[in-house]
Amino acid sequence: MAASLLLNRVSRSVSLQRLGGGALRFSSLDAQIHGGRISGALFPERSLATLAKGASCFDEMVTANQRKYYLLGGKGGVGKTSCAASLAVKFASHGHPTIVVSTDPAHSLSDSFSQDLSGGVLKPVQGVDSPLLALEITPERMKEEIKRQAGGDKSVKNMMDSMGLGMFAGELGDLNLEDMLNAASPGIDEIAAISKVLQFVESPEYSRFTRIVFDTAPTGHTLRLLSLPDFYDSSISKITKLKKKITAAASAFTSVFGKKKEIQEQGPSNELDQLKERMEKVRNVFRDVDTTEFVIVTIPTVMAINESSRLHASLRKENVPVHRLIVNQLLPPSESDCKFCSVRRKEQTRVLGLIEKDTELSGLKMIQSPLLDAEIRGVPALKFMGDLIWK
Ligand SMILES: Nc1ncnc2c1ncn2[C@@H]1O[C@H](COP(=O)(O)OP(=O)(O)OP(=O)(O)O)[C@@H](O)[C@H]1O
Repeated sequence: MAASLLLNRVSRSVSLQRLGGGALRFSSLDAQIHGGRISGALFPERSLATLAKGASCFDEMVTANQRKYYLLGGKGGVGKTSCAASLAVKFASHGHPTIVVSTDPAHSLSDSFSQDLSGGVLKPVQGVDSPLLALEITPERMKEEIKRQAGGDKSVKNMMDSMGLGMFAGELGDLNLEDMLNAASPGIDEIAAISKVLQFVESPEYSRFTRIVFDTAPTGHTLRLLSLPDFYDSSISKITKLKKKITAAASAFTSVFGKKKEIQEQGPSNELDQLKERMEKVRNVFRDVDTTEFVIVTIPTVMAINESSRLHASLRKENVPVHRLIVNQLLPPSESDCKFCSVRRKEQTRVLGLIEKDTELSGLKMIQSPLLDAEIRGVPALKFMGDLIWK
């Protein structure tokens, strides 16, 4: 008999059970799944076994106590947030104090957890055993922080003075910090994300969190985020060299004309060197095979697969470790199929074949995640999805 699954909402509690008795029972608290039925057509009994296909080797991900970073990314709308949130819940359920961070300006962590996690600060996720904190990074909050660090001063010149760059600021004296931050907007999300990574790496207050999961923005943004530390690193190096040249020229001028030396030689601990050091730290975190992994999330369509393939090529070029590919929203096989489903399923099977032949993707561990017929919202639903994907 074809078994079916029910997502029932019973007085603010959800229970998922296999009709006719069975092991797959899931009951909990406060999910926002609305009485959706996962039909026999999509989930015949045979297909429950198929859901286990493509194990993620979660054991590898959960065993070490040392801090690990997981970045989940891919094309828009493929299920990055759902996969990232379900992974964070799974880590927390296994006893890891975990932080899940959204670096996507169009945040959906709050929607995914069905809790208010907005505001740009770490907020505890309710309904999880171990500490799980969530953060939706907001550029607005980041701009406020920069302004505060600049001492509330509105002028770019004073800010640059305070960074030891006053000598370059002559032309910028009239520029307003607000204008500059607004002009930098396309990159400010990534800068905000990097500054958070730094806080997690450096600050003792976060040291007990052993898993940090990033729900990243669609591909373009994410690649910019990963390459930004390098970009800064090289820019800072250029500025430092330039500064040294100017200092040397100024001392030569002083020794010839005996004028008061106006530009002081900066020691190795100046702000620029510190900034460079911190950028190196972020860059190293993104590339450290022992601590970091980028998980590509995709769906079984040719367009998504092509983009995933390009994403993997770029990540490889950046030396960012990638081992796993989640193919989300797969229709499980069925015995009784409508025409529409059988056409879609055939196409999905063809696309899975393309992944196996794709030179970029074929070497990755493929995790198949089924299309559910209810939206994945709330901790119980995320636990359910997590148990299908992360095992
Ligand atoms: N396997 C699945 N079965 C059913 N619905 C799913 C599945 N995966 C994701 N969804 C739903 O698809 C929608 C988009 O998912 P999600 O927000 O996780 O994607 P995303 O890639 O993070 O999107 P964006 O790029 O817009 O941030 C959500 O409504 C989510 O509940």
